[in-house]
Amino acid sequence: MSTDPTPDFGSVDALEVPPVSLEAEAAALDTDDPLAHHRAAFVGAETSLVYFDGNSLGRPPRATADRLARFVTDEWGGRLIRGWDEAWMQLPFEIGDRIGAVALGAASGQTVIGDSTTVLLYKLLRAALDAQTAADPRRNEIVVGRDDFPTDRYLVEGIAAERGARVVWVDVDTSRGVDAELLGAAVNERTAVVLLSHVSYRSGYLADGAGLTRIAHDAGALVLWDLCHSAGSVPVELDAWGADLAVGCTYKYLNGGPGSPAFAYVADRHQGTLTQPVQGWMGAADVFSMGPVYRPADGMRRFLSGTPPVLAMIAMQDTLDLLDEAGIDAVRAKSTALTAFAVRVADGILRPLGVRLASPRDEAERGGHVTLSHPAMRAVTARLWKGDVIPDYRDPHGLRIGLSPLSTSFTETLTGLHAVADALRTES
Ligand SMILES: Cc1ncc(COP(=O)(O)O)c(C=O)c1O
Ligand SMILES: Nc1ccccc1C(=O)C[C@H](N)C(=O)O
Repeated sequence: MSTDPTPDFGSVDALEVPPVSLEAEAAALDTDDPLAHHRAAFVGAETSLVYFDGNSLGRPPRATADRLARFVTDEWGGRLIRGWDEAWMQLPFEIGDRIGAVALGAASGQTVIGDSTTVLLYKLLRAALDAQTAADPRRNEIVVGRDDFPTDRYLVEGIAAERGARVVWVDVDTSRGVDAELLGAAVNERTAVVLLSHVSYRSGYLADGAGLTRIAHDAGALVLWDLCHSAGSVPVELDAWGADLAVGCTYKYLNGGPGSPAFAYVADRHQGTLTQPVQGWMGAADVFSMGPVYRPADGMRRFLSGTPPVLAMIAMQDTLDLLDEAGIDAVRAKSTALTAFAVRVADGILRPLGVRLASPRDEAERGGHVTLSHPAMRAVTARLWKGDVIPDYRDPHGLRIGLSPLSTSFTETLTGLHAVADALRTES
């Protein structure tokens, strides 16, 4: 018996295995993908269009056309004004609880569907700042990332001006997001509230939810999480993190449709003490008593203001059904596999053309999209849209590849990235 541990593979020729093409690899990944069958549940997935923008506006589920039609004929048309008492007054809480359960790690009674993300962020940020400064007037600073989504930054500036508060801007590398070190240096005994993006809209940087919440709490601050690019794409554990407040979009990975209303989360322990500034009748303790003065309702109702946009919250229920079936951990596994494949393909065919990865390379720090940077990306995006390849563009020089786990395939991802390479060759 030979003691040589090196196995004998015979001649060198026998070692030459033909390289697996990216096409074959994408096809194999699709075949092995346990969520692949969900793609057929979305309108348009059967066409050759490549959709890289599910992180701005998700595709419509096929089931939604029926659901909307049934709502118009049976509920709106059939029940008319009776629908409010019978179902619609509770709908913001029922759908909120479903989002909490499938996507946010939130026990029931803490999540509600309300206004736009912007309006809910305003209401909760004001509520948090006011409560903190009332308890301790020295706590009048709001901490926010300088690279956060514009609405977040504009709101913070507006609220600071309105309330005489101070803004503490956290400077962030545009390829990352606010991390533990940056946040630790920004918070102190003057911090009232920290507004944080869980997944950065620009880079896709995935923040450590539990870790950053702890850092804010250790400084005595409250945390408001912007979950727009997280909900339905990466697991969120608001209760386990000990988070205070959160807001997120429903038209991205929850496929609620253009302008579908946002959700708000307020941890149980804050619901009795926080009050928000848009005091409308739908947030009052007894809505139909129409009394002389506003008294906030108990529980999540106090974070509502006006009549809930019922029609606009119907569609998202189809994706909640799909998420229930698939489970958020499987969705995250697919999302990670998609972004990892996109990064590998970009390394292979786009890096030689001068493209730089403007997202974290470590998948543990990456959410559901990948940003690819090159000076020609604005023109490249315009060219791609004309050819039915739909990513989006964000300054500086960033092509965002949004990979919606339930509706995007690996082959679609590869086709789109080949189109990016072709467009870059034409544009540069
Ligand atoms: C991180 C983030 N926050 C807030 C918003 C704004 O939400 P809306 O326009 O629905 O108010 C978006 C997207 O539009 C976003 O990506
Ligand atoms: N609501 C929109 C309306 C029109 C165009 C884009 C959006 C987006 O959602 C952009 C997204 N928030 C982003 O991360 O860039």
